[in-house]
Amino acid sequence: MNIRIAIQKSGRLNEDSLRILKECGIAIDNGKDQLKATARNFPLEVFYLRNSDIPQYLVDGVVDIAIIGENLLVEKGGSIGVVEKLGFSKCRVSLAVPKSEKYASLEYFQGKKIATSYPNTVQQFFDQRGITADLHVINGSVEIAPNIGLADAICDIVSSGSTLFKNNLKEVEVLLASEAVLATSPKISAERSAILDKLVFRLKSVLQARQNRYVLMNVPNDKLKEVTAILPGMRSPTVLPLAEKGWSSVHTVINKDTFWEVIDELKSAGAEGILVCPIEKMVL
Ligand SMILES: Nc1ncnc2c1ncn2[C@@H]1O[C@H](COP(=O)(O)OP(=O)(O)OP(=O)(O)O)[C@@H](O)[C@H]1O
Ligand SMILES: O=P(O)(O)OC[C@H]1O[C@H](OP(=O)(O)OP(=O)(O)O)[C@H](O)[C@@H]1O
Ligand SMILES: [Mg+2]
Repeated sequence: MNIRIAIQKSGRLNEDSLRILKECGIAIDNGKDQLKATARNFPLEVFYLRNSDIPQYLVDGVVDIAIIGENLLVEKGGSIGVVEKLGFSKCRVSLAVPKSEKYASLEYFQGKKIATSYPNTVQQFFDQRGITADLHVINGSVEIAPNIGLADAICDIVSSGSTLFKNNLKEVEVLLASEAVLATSPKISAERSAILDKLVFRLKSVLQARQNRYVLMNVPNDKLKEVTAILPGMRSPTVLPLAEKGWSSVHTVINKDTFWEVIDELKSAGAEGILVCPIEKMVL
């Protein structure tokens, strides 16, 4: 019995999806034109599919799980579950208007024509706020619409904002934040759920590891108290004596986002020779 996972065949999610499965220790032969592959060392079958088709495959139970952008799940709605946020392909779905427009509030959109690939998301956002707009659905290059007179405004994915900038648009409302997630079919069987649990366990240890760094440093013994008070660590730091008398080696784990601030504090408190190493897996 295999669990069936859908990943994007080509596009933004493809590479990172394969990478995270690989980091979970799952070996997949992925020939370029293959539509299906079986993992060599885990009960997993990979289906390479069009991004926009994946939600329906999940709903129908043709696949058990998928790696997909949250934004697409919101748009397609329904019964698909999310078991884990994966931390990549971060973006937002936003409304944007021509740069030259004066924008004060949502009222701006009343009666306006809006081009979007996410009509349900926009419709729901407006319905909840009492705005009636005319939605025009297009599947790509949405940002060009106002420039060619197809619409007054747009709603699309924004990440760096450079596509908006190039098209003389400005972001005025954020509807939702999105990242890649591991999604589940409502029809997944108990037997396959048990395999999913094993996969999620591995994913969590990979995601934790990505978020943290293993840090080693040398500290004079009379500064140990001060230094260890700064360290967050999983429990408490490991302190080992160095061959040189009066010195210790201190080991700990630090979140990569708070890392630089902590390093500065550690240096001022007397830590020296600070080494920072990546962590491959982290099981809590
Ligand atoms: N500029 C971006 N930055 C970060 N993430 C993005 C960006 N654009 C899209 N994404 C995320 O990646 C997912 C896949 O995007 P991609 O452009 O590869 O496919 P698509 O154009 O949305 O869909 P399809 O494969 O159906 O044409 C999106 O659903 C979204 O979650
Ligand atoms: O804010 P930015 O960093 O500029 O990213 C946003 C752009 O990225 C996506 O397009 P993509 O490149 O995936 O092209 P597509 O329209 O063909 O999907 C999205 O549809 C936006 O157009
Ligand atoms: Mg795209």
